[in-house]
Amino acid sequence: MSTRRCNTDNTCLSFQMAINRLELVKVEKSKIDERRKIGEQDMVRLMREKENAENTVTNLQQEIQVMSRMFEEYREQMEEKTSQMEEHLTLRAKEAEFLLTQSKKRVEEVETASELQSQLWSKKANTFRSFMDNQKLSIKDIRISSQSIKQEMFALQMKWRDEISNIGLDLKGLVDAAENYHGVLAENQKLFNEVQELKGNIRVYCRVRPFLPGQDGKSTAVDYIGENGEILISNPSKQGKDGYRMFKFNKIFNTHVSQAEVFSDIQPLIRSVLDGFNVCIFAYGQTGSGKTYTMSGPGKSKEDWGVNYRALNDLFDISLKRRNTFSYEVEVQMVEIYNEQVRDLLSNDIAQKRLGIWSTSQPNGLVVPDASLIPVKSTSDVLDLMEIGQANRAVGSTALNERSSRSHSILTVHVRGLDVKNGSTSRGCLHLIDLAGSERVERSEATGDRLKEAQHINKSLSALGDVIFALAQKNAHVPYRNSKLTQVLQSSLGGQAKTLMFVQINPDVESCSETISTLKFAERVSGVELGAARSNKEGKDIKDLLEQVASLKDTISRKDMEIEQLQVNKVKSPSSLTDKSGSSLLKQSSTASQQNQLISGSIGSGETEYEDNASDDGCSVGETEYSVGSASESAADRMQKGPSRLTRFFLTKNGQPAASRPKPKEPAPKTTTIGRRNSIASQVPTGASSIKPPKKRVVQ
Ligand SMILES: Nc1ncnc2c1ncn2[C@@H]1O[C@H](COP(=O)(O)OP(=O)(O)OP(=O)(O)O)[C@@H](O)[C@H]1O
Repeated sequence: MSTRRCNTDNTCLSFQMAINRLELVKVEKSKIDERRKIGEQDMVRLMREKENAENTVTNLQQEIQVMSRMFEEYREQMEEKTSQMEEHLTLRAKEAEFLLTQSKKRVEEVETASELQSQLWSKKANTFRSFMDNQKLSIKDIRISSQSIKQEMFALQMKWRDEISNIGLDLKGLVDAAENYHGVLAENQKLFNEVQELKGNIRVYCRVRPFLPGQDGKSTAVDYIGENGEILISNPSKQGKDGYRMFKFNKIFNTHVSQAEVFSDIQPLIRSVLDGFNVCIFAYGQTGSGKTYTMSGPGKSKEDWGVNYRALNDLFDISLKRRNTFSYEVEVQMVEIYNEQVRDLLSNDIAQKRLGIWSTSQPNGLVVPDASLIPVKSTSDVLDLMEIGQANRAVGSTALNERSSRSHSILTVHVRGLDVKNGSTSRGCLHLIDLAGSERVERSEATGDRLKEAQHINKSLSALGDVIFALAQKNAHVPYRNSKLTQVLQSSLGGQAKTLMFVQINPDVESCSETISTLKFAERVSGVELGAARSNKEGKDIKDLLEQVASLKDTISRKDMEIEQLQVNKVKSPSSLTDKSGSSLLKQSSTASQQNQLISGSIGSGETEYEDNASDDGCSVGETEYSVGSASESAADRMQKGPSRLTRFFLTKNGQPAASRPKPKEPAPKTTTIGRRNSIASQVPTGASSIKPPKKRVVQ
């Protein structure tokens, strides 16, 4: 049993050991399985990697193939290029060789040429050397001859110096003579002016209008203007000597002369108005020749001002400077003569009556006493008044001028001066006249009203010519009465006034014949001697004496009036209506009146006559307060209506107007003038702008 037990134990142990070994094998087997699995996985992975590696190898092989192909191509190209380069280089080498040969040849040539050149230069140097030797010899000769010339020149210089000093002496003599000549000439001119002043010659200044814009192509008739007032006019329609005409006046203003320069030449004349002289300046010339330009100016700016504005401005300036010694009163009248009627340009009464003219001026210097007399205190007053006057002027257009003045305009400036220290007085009067154009009727192409105007203008200008002619001839009778213009100008042309005429000319050769006739007229005017101008100055004593004389004459006139009144009364009584012979007592009355006139006529030769403003159709009677009465009027009526010849005598004596007039004979128009004047004048002092221009009158 124990052995069996022991065997069983051994078997059990070996079984146990086999189980253990089995267990171990199992573990080993699982481990081997695991390892096998891992090996399989590795196998799969390796297989993949192998595949990848094979792919990479294949790719690489392909790339190697491509690269080797490219390399092959590149190598072939390079080989080709190399062969080309070789060819090119061979060519270049050949060229270089050729050039080298060429340049070698050239060098040889240059060497030959330079050799020739140097030979030439050496030849030239030899020639130049020989030339220089020759020159040196010539210079030597020249030096010798210049020395002799110098000596000759010196001798000549000495001779010339003597001669020049002789000429200098002669020249000095000539210069002295010339200086003396100028002095003598100036002296002559001065003496001539003095003689003219004494003779009272009418001064004539000629002004040439420039061509207007748009007239550039025109040719001028003015050939030459001298320094001493000569002007040469050429007339192309005439041949030779007849084609030229020379005129001489006191002064010629060429086209470029300014308004200020023109005025500066007449300034002294205008200033003499303040010293009691009467001055008359008128502009004459064909239509469009610049009369209005000279007298009034083309515009309102100060540079444009014509003689009118400048004259008044100057008068105010001087009166201001003299205010400590003199007191001046300035009054202005402006009238026009249109179709032989005198019109007041400063009146605001459009339907104004015709104005009368005193053939010699009244004591207060008024030629047209009815015209408005406006006191002015400053240039601006004047500017406004003239604007009114210009606006009232009759203008129209003609073929020769777009805005032609159809009337003669007369601006009169009255200046009364009082010497505040000694009481003496002066009275000066300045007439500034812009005449209407002196055109030929056919050239102005005038018809209808314009023709009538032109005829009146020409008639009055020819009357002016007749007066001038009579004065120049010193005729006993001067036909002043033939026109209103000559009546107004009578005291300036025939009195003791200083008179100046601007003769205006148009340079256009087409106006040549008008220019020549204008200048001929002016030539006659310059020959007129008026006698020395006299100043209207009165000392205080003379003034008092004149007043006494005036009052005595007034008494006489009153007595005469009484006598005449008595005679009238006699005539009125029925018993004495007719005398035995049956002649009218009215006739007696008029005879008495004539006697009075004879008395008065014998007392004073310088009596003043009053001209009515009758037109040729005789419609003036009673139109002005001064009209000479008609034959049917009684002497008494005439006495009451206006001054008789006797009363008028009191107004002047020997051409010298009395300073004061008897009260009852104070001319009625003066009152009317003042009345009318007030209507405008009352507005003047407050400011020129307050003057209202009356309605403009333009002649159609
Ligand atoms: N010196 C001048 N310088 C420049 N222009 C001038 C001059 N003189 C005249 N004129 C011009 O010539 C033209 C005619 O001048 P203006 O009207 O003064 O002539 P007029 O002689 O007064 O003519 P009318 O007799 O028809 O009135 C105007 O246009 C004016 O401006």
